Amino acid sequence: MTTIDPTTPPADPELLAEREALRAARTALRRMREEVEATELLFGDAAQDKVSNAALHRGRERRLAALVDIPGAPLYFGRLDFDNGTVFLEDDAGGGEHSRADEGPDRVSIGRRHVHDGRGKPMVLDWRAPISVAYYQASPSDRMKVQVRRRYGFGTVAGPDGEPESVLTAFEDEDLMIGEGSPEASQGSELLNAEIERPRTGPMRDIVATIQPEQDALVRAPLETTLCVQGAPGTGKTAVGLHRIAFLLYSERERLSRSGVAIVGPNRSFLSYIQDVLPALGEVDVHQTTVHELLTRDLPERMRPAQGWVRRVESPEAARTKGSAVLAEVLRRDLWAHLRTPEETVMVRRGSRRWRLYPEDVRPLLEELAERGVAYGAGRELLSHRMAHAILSLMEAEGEVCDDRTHTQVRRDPAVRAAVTALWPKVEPLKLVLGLLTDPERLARAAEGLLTPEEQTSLLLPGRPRGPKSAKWSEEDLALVDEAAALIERPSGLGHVVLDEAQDLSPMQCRAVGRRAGSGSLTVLGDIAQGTSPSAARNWSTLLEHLGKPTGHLHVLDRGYRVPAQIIDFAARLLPTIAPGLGAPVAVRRSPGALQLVSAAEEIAPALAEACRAALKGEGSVGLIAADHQLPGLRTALAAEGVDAPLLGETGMDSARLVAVPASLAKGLEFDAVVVAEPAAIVEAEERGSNRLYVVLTRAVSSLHVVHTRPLPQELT
Ligand SMILES: Nc1ncnc2c1ncn2[C@@H]1O[C@H](COP(=O)(O)OP(=O)(O)OP(=O)(O)O)[C@@H](O)[C@H]1O
Repeated sequence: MTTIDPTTPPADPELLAEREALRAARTALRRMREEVEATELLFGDAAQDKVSNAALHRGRERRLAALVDIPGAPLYFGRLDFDNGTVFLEDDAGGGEHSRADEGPDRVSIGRRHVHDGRGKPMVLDWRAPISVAYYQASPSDRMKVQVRRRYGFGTVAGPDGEPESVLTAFEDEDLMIGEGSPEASQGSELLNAEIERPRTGPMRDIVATIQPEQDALVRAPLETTLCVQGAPGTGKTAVGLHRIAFLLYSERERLSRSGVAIVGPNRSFLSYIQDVLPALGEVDVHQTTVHELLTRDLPERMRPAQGWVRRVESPEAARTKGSAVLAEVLRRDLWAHLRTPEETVMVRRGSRRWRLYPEDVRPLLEELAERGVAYGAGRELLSHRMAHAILSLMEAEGEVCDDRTHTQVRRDPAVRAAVTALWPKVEPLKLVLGLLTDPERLARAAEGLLTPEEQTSLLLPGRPRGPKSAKWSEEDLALVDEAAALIERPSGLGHVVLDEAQDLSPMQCRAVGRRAGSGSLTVLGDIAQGTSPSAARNWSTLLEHLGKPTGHLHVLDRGYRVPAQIIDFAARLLPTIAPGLGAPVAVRRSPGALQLVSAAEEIAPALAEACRAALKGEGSVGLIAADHQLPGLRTALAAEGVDAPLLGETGMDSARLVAVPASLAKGLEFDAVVVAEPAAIVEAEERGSNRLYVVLTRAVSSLHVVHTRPLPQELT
C-alpha cells in the first residue's frame, strides 16, 4: 500500500493520477449540480400548474441536496476492475478513465453519489447500486467478475475556508484473481484496520467505505423484510441501521418518500451523536427521534403540564406492570365500556312527519359495530350512518323518495347526533388514561382477571390530579395514552422504522413503535446484554411480537469493531450474570495497554484527574463516565484538580475533548478513551446496574481507565 502525508504532494505517479481522477469526478459532479440548478421549472400557466410545479420544485431540491459534494467526505472510496463487458456496453468504448477501453477491464469507482461524465457515461457508481455489491462482497472464492479491488485512503487538511477537506493519500489493491487459499488472499486490509483504529473525535461517521460482508447483507435486505439484529457492543448495529436507511431510500425512493422513514434512538445525546451520518450519505429527509418524542408529538399542547410531559419515574415494579402488554387489553376494555345500551327512542322530524328508531332497533346496530373491531372513533361515525340508513329505510317503506342529501340531513339531525353522543361518547386519550388511573373501581373493572389488586394499586397516579395538565405523568403512562389514542383512531404508518437499542423498550412502547411502522417494515437493533430498563427484553421473539412483526428475521453480529480485545474480555466477565448464554464479541484487534485499572486510596478525585490527563494525551475524544448521582460532585472535585469536564448535553461531543457523561446517557456512544469512575456505584444505582456497567465499559475505542476506591464488582475481579 502506498500512503503519504495529506499535506505533501505525491511523488508516486499513480497516486498523482488518482488525485487527478478524483478531481475530474468532482468537477463532473459540480457540472451535474449546475445542470439541475439551471432547469427551468415553470411549465404552462404558473397559477394553473401550481401543484405540478410545486412537486417539480421539491424534486429538484432533493436532487440538488443529493448532488452536494461534501468536502470532508471523499466522493468515492474504491474502484473495481470488472471483467471486460460486465459494466459497459460496446457503445461506451472509446476512451476515458472510466469507460470501456479495448479489451481491458471495465473500471468504475464506487462512491457516495452517482457521477457521470458529460456524455452520460458513469464515472462513479453509487455504493447502493446493485453492481456495487461486488465492492463489499467479492472475495477470491467468489470474485463476482471483479479482477482487482482498489481501496483508497484519505487524510484531512484544512480547506481554503478552514473547513476540513479530504485528500486522497493512499490506495491498496486486492487481486481477486489469485484464488482462494493463497497466502496473499488471507491478508486483511490495512486501510480497513486504519479506519477501525482511527482516533474518534466528535460525532459518528459513516462507514460506507468499509462496510463488511456480514453487515452489507443486512444493509441490503429487501424493504419488505423486518430484520432483528442482536449484536454485542461495537459490532456496527447502529452503523448498519443508518446505512440500511440510505440503501432503502435509494432502492425504494418512490414508495418511501410517500410514507416516510424514521430512526428511533434512546435519547437526544445519541441522536446528536449520529446526526451527521445520513446527510453525509446524501439523505436529509429522515426523521430522527426518540420513543419519548414519538409518544408526545401528537399530544395536545394545551394539556401539557408546565414542567413537561414526564414528571415522574415509576418504581421498577410499577414500570414493569405498566409496560406489560396486558395493559393494552385493560385499556381496550375501559374504552369500550363507554358504550351505553340504547334505552330511549330517537325521533327525527321531517316536515310534518316523525320517524322513530326504538331501542331494540338501535341495539343491533351498536352491537354489530362494537364486535366488528373498528376503531372507537370511526365507530361513532359509522353509528350515525347506520342510524340514518335505518331511518331512510323507514321513510322509503312509506313511499318517500330519498337520496344522498336526505341521508346526510338525517345523519346530522340533532336527535341522531345527540343519540350518538349519548350511546357512543367522544373520548379523549389523555382523559381516558387519567380517568382510569385515578379511579380504583374503574381500574378494577377493566383489569379484572388480568392484574392482581396490588398490581392495580401500583398503576394509580399519585395525588389527585384534576386534569391532564396537573397529572404527574411517567414515561410508561405516555405509552398508555398512545395506546388509547390508537384504539380511538388508527394512526397512519411509516414505510420503514429503524429502532435502535430496542432491547430497552417495554411491550407497550414496542406496540407504539410497531404501530408507527404500520404495514411497513422495521429494522430492530439491540443487545439483550445492554438492557437496562426495568422492562428490558429477555429475548427477541417476544419483543418482535409486541412490535407486531413476529416473523422478523433474527441475525447475530459478533465481530466487534470498536472495543479492543483486552477491554471487551474484561467487560465480558459480567456476561454470565447479566445475560447468561450470550457471548462476547470477537474483537477485530488487540491493543496492549488498553485497559488500566487504578485503585485509589481514599480520595478518588486526584486519581481520576490523573486518568483524565493521561487519556487526554491521546488524540481523540475522552468520555468520563460515572453514576448519574455522582457526576456533579466528581466534576466539581475534578475542577479543583484543574480538570474541566463539561457535561454532555450542555456541550456537544465535538466542542470539548473531555466530556462528562452520566452513565444513563452512555448507551450507543463511543469515545476514543473512556475513564470510568467507581463501577460499584454504577451497579448500585439501579436494578440493572450491572448491565449499565457493561454498557459503560464498552464505549472505548483505544483505552479504558477504571478508577475506583471501593472494591470492583465481584465479576470483574
Ligand atoms: N465495517 C466497519 N468499518 C469501520 N468501522 C466500523 C465498521 N463497523 C462498525 N464500525 C465502527 O465501530 C463502531 C461501533 O459501531 P456501532 O456504534 O454501529 O456499533 P453498535 O453495535 O451499535 O454498538 P453499541 O451496541 O455499543 O451501541 C463505530 O465507530 C463504527 O463506525
